[in-house]
Amino acid sequence: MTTQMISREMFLAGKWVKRERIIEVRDPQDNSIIHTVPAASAEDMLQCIEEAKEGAKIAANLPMHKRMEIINKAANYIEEHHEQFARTISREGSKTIREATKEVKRCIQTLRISAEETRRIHGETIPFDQVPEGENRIGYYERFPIGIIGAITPFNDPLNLVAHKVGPAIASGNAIIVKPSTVTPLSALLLAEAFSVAGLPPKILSVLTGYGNEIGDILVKHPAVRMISFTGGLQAGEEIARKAGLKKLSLELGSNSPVIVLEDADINQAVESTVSGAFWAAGQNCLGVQRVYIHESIIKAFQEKFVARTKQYRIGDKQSMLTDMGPLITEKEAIRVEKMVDEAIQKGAVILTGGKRNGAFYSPTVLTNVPKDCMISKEEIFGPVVLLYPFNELETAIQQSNAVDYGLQAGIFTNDVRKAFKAIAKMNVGGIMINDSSDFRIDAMPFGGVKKSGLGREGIKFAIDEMTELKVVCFHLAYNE
Ligand SMILES: NC(=O)c1ccc[n+]([C@@H]2O[C@H](COP(=O)([O-])OP(=O)(O)OC[C@H]3O[C@@H](n4cnc5c(N)ncnc54)[C@H](O)[C@@H]3O)[C@@H](O)[C@H]2O)c1
Ligand SMILES: O=C[C@H](O)CS(=O)(=O)O
Repeated sequence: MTTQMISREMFLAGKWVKRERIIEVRDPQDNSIIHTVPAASAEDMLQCIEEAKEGAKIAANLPMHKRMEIINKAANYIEEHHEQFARTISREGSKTIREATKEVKRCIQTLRISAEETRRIHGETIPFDQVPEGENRIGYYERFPIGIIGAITPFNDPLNLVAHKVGPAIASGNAIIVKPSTVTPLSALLLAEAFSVAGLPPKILSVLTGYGNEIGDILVKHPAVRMISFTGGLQAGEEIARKAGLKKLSLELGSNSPVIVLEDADINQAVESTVSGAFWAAGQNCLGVQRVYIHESIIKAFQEKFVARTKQYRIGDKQSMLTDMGPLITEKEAIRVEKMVDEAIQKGAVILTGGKRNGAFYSPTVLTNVPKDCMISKEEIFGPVVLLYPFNELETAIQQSNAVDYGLQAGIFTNDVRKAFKAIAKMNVGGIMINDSSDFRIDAMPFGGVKKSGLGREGIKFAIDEMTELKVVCFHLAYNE
């Protein structure tokens, strides 16, 4: 153990606990050990679920104004400690300090919106006498919490994507057990600290650190856990769907996002947006721009500007404000990306820039002439690689954009409103951005995809809808005429 290494506890039903078995949390930049966290056991998860049964009752009885107050206090805590939160995100994950700082700001927004949406959790009256059988009846439907939510989260946005589950869960009166990414658990523990300081009653929130196929599995299968809110890769998502049984599922999975650039686009705007969208978080971004379809009449100009802008990217120390892109989360992931690029090159792809690996670092890479049967064309890269394709007809670009098993978000650059609406109608995705890349999101909008990009929607209000059930109430009033 290095001297600066501190062992963290995990947050089990409102208590901070240590365990003998630990997991080393490493900085991908130099593989140094930052902290250790407990490797929770099956018994820990089972105990946590038992405590959450009580927590669910406490949460459901927490008045809305109290929930709003606690969520806002947690946001205040993060605001007061934003540098610590940003440094933690940047140390344990791939993000530069600039990218991490933005994630902290988004997390604060996510929680503020969660507090605001709390007051909007209500039902509506039902006009029962719209049919003869409904005469002399009055009533409504209301929303109520489902009980215990299991949340399993990925490595790439280790704070905000946890907040996207914890905020709505507390807003809607549920208990929630978070199993954060094994490799980036520290930010989730800091979020638990924020809620603990904010006065969240014990047993409502737990953050158990450990391995997905161990404690995550128990969370997924346990009958008392009434919803699994999962964000992560397709393989794990499909496995969770198979194992979960009869419970609510929210699956935010992978993508292979396309962007179409039409002949009338503002090329400089399109280049800036797609370069940023391709290389944010070293491409480890579910909304990352992976394929760009450029009209053949402007592809030479676009390509020159795109490559020139990519070459300006400063790769290096995540903690420097000058750095544009950090490492991938592990050297193993960088090697996976390298192999996908190598396969494409062997099949005829051309590298315009990049293609170099140094440990966990992989240079921002631009490919053309990539055959459609390459892994890198069909699957999710989840790395700093982008593919450029020419096209002549918009219809063709739309068909090619849709020709993968994913459909999270897309982008199209054009000033022709009719062509924009044609793309809106025909692109099979959960979100389409006009004159932005696929990598545009505000935390209040509905978020999720079709096909193998997932099931359901997050985006606070939409997560709250999925974390609650409806109850109809009907009074039969036999009026005395
Ligand atoms: N759609 C979205 O909102 C979104 C956002 C971020 C990341 N992602 C996706 O996440 C992936 C990258 O993140 P990752 O590498 O952390 O994903 P991952 O699937 O490897 O792991 C995600 C989480 O699931 C846990 N897990 C893994 N296997 C499990 C199992 N069998 N049972 C229970 N839990 C299990 C892991 O411990 C981790 O906490 C990419 O595919 C990316 O597209 C999607
Ligand atoms: O990686 C996927 C994230 O959900 C995208 S964002 O960081 O929330 O915009």
